[in-house]
Amino acid sequence: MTSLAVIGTGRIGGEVAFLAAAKGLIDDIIICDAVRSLEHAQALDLAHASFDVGIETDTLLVRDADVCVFAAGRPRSPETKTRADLLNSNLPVLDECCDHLPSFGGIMITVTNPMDVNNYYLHRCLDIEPARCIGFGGQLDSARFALRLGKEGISGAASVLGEHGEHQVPVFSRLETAVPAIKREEILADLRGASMEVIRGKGGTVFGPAAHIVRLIEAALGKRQDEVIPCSCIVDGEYGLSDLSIGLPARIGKDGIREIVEWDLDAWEQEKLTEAASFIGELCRGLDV
Ligand SMILES: NC(=O)C1=CN([C@@H]2O[C@H](COP(=O)(O)OP(=O)(O)OC[C@H]3O[C@@H](n4cnc5c(N)ncnc54)[C@H](O)[C@@H]3O)[C@@H](O)[C@H]2O)C=CC1
Ligand SMILES: O=C([O-])CC(=O)C(=O)O
Repeated sequence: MTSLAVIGTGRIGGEVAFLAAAKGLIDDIIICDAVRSLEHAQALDLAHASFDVGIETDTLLVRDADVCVFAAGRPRSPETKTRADLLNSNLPVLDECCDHLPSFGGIMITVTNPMDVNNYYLHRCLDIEPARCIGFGGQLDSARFALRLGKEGISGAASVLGEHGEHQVPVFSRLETAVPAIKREEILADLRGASMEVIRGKGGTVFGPAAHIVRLIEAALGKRQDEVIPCSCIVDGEYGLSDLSIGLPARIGKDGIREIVEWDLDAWEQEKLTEAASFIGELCRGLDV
């Protein structure tokens, strides 16, 4: 029996629950939201879809789930400049949820922004080992990077590391075409604004994140053959970094992060990764954990 918990069943959490159930990935789903009327409505709506899945809303069941997607908290509005600006409003949400999550034994996928810092916070507060704390965002940034590269006629493996935010690090050195620094900066500026275009138009990003989160769930359930996926990992010396969570290429399997893969980054990428680590590291050091 495989179970998925989704904490925060608003736009993202609701869509993830729907997609995971529709794809038949799990036997049971536990959905929890602070707004009980929304939680009830999501559970009922999902039940009306007649998928072959058990639907629960009991928070106590979360700790036994194989995978938990954490998507509770405030999203950005068009007025919120960066994801990091959400930290002070979302930390109390994490605190409240942590109170209900003692001895969680599965794999945590952090979605709530600012995702990297929140992933680190959940790891520390819930005492979950690093391999079982995966921050989601790198796949989405990489998909946006691939789309942007397509406009330039550039193909190849598009990956984004670093912060899921202003300090994201698109990896150009693994592409088939060399991209000069001036063009890299132009593309990076576009990537920083990519989600805001959706937020302005429809209130929040949904399809993109939900589709990639479900792929990450599949990987964490051991259904994707230890694929290397860009995601936020709690580092312990990898890439010369420690005591923070940051986007890196990681081999994901049934136990979570099996290996953080060390890529040879070029000087431009290394400098951006150092900047990202310094930004996230400062926020992590400021946490009261
Ligand atoms: N990492 C990523 O790539 C992405 C991250 N996000 C982030 O995901 C988060 C959720 O975004 P949306 O679903 O659009 O927001 P939303 O507002 O639609 O849903 C958030 C839900 O969290 C619930 N919630 C608040 N406090 C709670 C608590 N203490 N316990 C349980 N539930 C609680 C709310 O009632 C609401 O239903 C935001 O922080 C957003 O920035 C969104 C898209 C992509
Ligand atoms: O930009 C936001 O606030 C939501 C998000 O993280 C994304 O879609 O990448």
